[in-house]
Amino acid sequence: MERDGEDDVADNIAHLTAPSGDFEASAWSSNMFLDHVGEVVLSHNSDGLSWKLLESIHNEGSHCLGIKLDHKVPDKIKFSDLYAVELTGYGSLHRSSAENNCFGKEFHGYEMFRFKAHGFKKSKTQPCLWVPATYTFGHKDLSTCEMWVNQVNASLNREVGRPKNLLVFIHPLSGKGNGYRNWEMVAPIFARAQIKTKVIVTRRAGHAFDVITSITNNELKSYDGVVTVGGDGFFNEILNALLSSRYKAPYPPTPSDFAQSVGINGSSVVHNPNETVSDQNEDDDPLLTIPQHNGSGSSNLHAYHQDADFPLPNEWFRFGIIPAGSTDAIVLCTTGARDPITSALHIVLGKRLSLDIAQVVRWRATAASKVEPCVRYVASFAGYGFYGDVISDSEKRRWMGPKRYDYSGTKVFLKHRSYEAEVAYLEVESENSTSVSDRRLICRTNCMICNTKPVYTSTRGTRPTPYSHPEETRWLKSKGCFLSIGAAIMSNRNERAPDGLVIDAHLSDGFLHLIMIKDCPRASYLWHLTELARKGGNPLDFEFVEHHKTTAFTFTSSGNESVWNLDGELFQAHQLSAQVFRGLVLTVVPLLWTPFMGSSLVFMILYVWGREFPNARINIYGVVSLKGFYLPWATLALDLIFGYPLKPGILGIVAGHLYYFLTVLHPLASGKYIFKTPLWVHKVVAFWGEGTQINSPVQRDPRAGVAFRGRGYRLNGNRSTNTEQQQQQQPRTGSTTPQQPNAAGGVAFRGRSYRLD
Ligand SMILES: Nc1ncnc2c1ncn2[C@@H]1O[C@H](COP(=O)(O)OP(=O)(O)OP(=O)(O)O)[C@@H](O)[C@H]1O
Repeated sequence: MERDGEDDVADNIAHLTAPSGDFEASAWSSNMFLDHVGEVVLSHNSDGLSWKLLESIHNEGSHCLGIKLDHKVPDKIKFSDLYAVELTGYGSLHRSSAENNCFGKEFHGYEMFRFKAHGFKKSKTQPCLWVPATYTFGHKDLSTCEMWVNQVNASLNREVGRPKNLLVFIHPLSGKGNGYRNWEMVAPIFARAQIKTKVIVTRRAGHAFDVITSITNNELKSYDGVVTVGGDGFFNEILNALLSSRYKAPYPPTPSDFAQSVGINGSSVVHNPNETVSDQNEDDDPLLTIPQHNGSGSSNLHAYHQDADFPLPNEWFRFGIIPAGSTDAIVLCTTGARDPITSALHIVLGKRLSLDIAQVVRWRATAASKVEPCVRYVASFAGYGFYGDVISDSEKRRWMGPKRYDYSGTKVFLKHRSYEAEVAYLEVESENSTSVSDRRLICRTNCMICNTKPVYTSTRGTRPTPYSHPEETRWLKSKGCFLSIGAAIMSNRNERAPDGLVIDAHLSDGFLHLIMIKDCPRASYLWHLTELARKGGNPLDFEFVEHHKTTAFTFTSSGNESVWNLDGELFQAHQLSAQVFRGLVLTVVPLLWTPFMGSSLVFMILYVWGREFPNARINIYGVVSLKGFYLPWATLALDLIFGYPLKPGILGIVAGHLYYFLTVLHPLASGKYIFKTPLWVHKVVAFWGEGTQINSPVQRDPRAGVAFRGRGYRLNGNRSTNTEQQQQQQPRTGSTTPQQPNAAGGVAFRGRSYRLD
């Protein structure tokens, strides 16, 4: 198709057409203009929009000086990935920059009516990170744009599970004090998606708790979910507000001696939210206190629990988190990226996933010898000893921001306190028989374990119940002096622990991981913490670490007491019992990790370099001196010594050898070079004027430092070497010290050129 100006374009896009040829059959389509791409046939399919360049339909692609132009833009988007479509009025649209360059003149744009489709794309470097993507389409006829907007809107309305009305709580002082700023960053996404938001900025700890517990059920039902803009502790406050006031659930099972000691009748006891009011009033939890709400000294707690049988949140109500905290472990374990925009996109697109929630109950007798349970819900982690002491100390240093954890962590580590306690946990037979490979499965999108593992009495989608314990389950006990006791409900990945405490913990399998660290020398504990902070580390692989996968446990302390840390909130308890509810709440979805094989790439480069410069002398850390040929193997040995996984290194060496074989050894032996640069690359390079063409009449500067010069000499059979060149080609790496090559060594391709001759 000839491109000769605006009139031509206007004519092209004036018609609603059905595209010919083998272009995907579609419900309907029309010729439109896509900003920064060109004229396209836009089609409305059953699952989304797709478009194809007019040139590619009629002329098999747009060409410039005989070179096919590659328009590197997506050509479709699913409705499930679109969150809004809107008319944006009359304005200009542009051709692709490649075409502008090709035609040698700058097009000033076409004026027409426009509409925008808002979706997202995954970041190329970090697939968990979602980036907003907007496609602007134009047409000279307003009614055509309106029709498209209406149709796409109708399709978006058919997408199920998208929220329409959300209650948003902002903790303005969370983390580095970015709560409000993060909300301002994402608010336009919610506005564009036409989601109504009621925003409440908290003024104190417990403010959000009060709002949720005092809200009527009817009002709560009008929301599709609650979004918190803050950290894990803030999320925990809201989770507790909703569950502890409205969720009627059985208390955790306990061994008979524990039940006797606290004066309860085993697992038959049911938590009735109405009964916990008095206990919460005397709660000594410094963060989640129930303050005097209305200034008059009388609490509005009487407004709680109007309907303890409030429909369970997991059927329709969801929790969203826009990260703004200090650690944001829950966000990192669910969306996989600590990024407000990614979380907002997950929320508006209605992505969701079930989360296990642990119920933790503190038992204590009142002055009148009446047993009073105090219930808390935990989404990510409950920890005692070291974990509690760190949070307790760091709370006094909130002004330091996230750095407070490093300071308090070091301080608590140096104190090295251990605590006497007895822990009883349920042995789960089915888990003991799980194969080792099954245990190492990491929880991802559509996780096999979370989706399929049977949950004894409960089924997914119905009311979650705690694990129903088969007859043969036993209580196992562990008593002693512990540096820490932790119950991980999810892996708890965060910036300080890249793999989390338990790398293979699942978000919705109905289990928690009990990790008990017995008193041990400081150096051993430091080693455990170092492993925790290291990617690929094995923090649980120590003699003094006990790790059990279970569904319920009890805890009784004796002697000196620490404090519990529940999702970063303090909780004082001498005796407590806990259990997991499988998939109790819905939150935003999912993480999909694509490993970036950085270390394999480094090994591949090292291997190829080692083959090219086999005799170059390398000095590792100034201690070991070896030849370049052995460098990848020496690096692999170092990985082995330092406990890093060997697989990426071996993979890199294999890839490096394949590359070397196909680009050097095989061409030399057979004369065939299958990795030859295709002609079109030469054309493109010539077109953009980059680089030097091998068939160029321009003479190369013989003194210039040109990469891969060695190979040219080799193929010509030229044996001459240039000392200056060799020096330029010596590698410089951080930990290795290059040395002067000797006259015979460090010369690339010398051996091969002899062979050719
Ligand atoms: N306006 C407020 N002023 C002071 N504290 C607040 C306010 N709003 C909420 N809080 C309390 O602050 C506590 C900590 O909040 P949050 O978890 O957001 O921050 P963080 O501790 O910095 O982050 P993380 O939990 O990810 O480490 C919560 O318990 C919450 O109840």
